[in-house]
Amino acid sequence: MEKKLYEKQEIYDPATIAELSEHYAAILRLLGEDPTREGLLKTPERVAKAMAFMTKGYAEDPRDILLSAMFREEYRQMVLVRDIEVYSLCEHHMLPFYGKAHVAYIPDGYITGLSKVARVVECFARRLQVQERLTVQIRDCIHEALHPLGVAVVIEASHMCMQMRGVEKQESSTTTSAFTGIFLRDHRTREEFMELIR
Ligand SMILES: Nc1nc2c(ncn2[C@@H]2O[C@H](COP(=O)(O)OP(=O)(O)OP(=O)(O)O)[C@@H](O)[C@H]2O)c(=O)[nH]1
Ligand SMILES: [Zn+2]
Repeated sequence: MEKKLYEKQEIYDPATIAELSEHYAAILRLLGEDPTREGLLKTPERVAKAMAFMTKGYAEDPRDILLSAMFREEYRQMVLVRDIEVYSLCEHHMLPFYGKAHVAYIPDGYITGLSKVARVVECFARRLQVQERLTVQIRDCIHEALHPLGVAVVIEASHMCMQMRGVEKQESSTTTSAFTGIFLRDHRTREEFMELIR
């Protein structure tokens, strides 16, 4: 069966995994470990595959994801997909930040498959990111693909680089938001969205 456009790239390109594995073996040595001891024998390859998975978003085109399931529909009310789990890596430390994304749009003739909204979040999250850019990229992608009356994105996340190291604030979390169209112009629409995600 023909693979969908956005699934066309392989995550585990063998040559890339082999090269990454060599580098991770070197990193283990530099960290004072012995990469030839039994417990670590397969670790460089495991880490290489884990990193390939956690950055798989580079190989996908988020617009294709939305356009692959776009339907004409006269519904012109809010569509909200809330509590989408987000697992990303901060581009400064390559440590995880994770939390929830809430994504809403008000269609203007076209809707998309609900799972595609979550797939777009996943596609941008699975890259090296800052939370602000992740928020804006999701918003802009939906806006440009569907030309809706408005898009709203809120992300709430905890950053491991602020918890496990650095400033070590275990309870801190960060909220970012981005809006277009009617969510910017009309405070009642924005408040309805904020109320729905509370
Ligand atoms: N704005 C923003 N900052 C982030 C994000 N993820 C991590 N950071 C921050 O990136 C900054 C990098 O600052 P630097 O001073 O260059 O790095 P650092 O010395 O490791 O900083 P500390 O984390 O304060 O120890 C830190 O303040 C992090 O908290 C993010 O998604 N958005
Ligand atoms: Zn960081």
